[in-house]
Amino acid sequence: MVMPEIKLSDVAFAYSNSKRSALTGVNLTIAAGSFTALVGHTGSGKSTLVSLIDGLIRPTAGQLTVGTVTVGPAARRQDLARLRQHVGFVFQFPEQQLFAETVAKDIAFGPENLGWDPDRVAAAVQQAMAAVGLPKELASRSPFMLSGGQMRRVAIAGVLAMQPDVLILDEPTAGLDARSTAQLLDLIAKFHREGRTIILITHQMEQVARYADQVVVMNHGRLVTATTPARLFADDQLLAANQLTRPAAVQIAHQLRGRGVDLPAVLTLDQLATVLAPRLKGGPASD
Ligand SMILES: Nc1ncnc2c1ncn2[C@@H]1O[C@H](COP(=O)(O)OP(=O)(O)OP(=O)(O)O)[C@@H](O)[C@H]1O
Repeated sequence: MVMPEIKLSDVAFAYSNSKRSALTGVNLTIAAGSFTALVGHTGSGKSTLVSLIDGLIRPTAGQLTVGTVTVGPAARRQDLARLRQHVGFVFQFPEQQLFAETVAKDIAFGPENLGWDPDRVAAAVQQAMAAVGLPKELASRSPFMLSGGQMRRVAIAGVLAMQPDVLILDEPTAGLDARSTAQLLDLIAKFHREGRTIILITHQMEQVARYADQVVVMNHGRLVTATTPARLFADDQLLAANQLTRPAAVQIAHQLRGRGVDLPAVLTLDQLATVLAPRLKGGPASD
């Protein structure tokens, strides 16, 4: 399978009921297999941008290409549908869209709509449940009898079952407790390791530091920069202008670097503790 590159050229979008453009002049390339975090203040255009990539809306100007499919203002419905074959979109609070009487039926809905035969649908449902760590016994249960974290897994399995090359997740950990958050992030990292392109909308800078290889900053419908987390977190002006902050570990490392301590620009709290422990003890780290 050849994974698709995503390319936006001078893309603009205006909602029909609004005078202001939601997006203006967006140029962006998302490499196949990359992990891109999309950040920016409320209303900066993140959801609109991913809705375009998923073919839910068409650009009002410019062009968008996913793999071999290119769409512009004149795109037909079938062109948008072809885009969607590559892309899976996990909306915010996706569990609110669960509707079927069993977990298996809910997950099967997307593949059935793609016109797959029943055997292929059944196999895809099983595979998706395994991928998100849902035990087989839950297949015949009502999704509404599950925990919040499990319901979210069912919703994500419904998207995964369609086997998208590109997975977009809009604040997937919102409202989850610490344990479910960690489990879900591990799962997303696994999907990435398997070769999928991940686009993650997040307000959590820890997630950017830990997982992303590209971070796209949006502000008032414009793309400010597409850069690496290390460059973003090194740039005081860029952070301040876009109301972004460094995660705690990155902030501590940044301040220590300013005092001459040699530390990486992007690291997690665990990594920071590992680096600092031997220095604070005055000797090598012991287990
Ligand atoms: N359905 C809509 N109709 C009209 N305007 C909309 C619609 N959806 C979004 N907008 C407007 O488009 C702009 C971009 O909104 P968008 O939802 O893409 O931002 P966002 O960065 O995803 O915000 P958030 O972080 O709050 O989800 C905002 O000015 C918003 O008010």
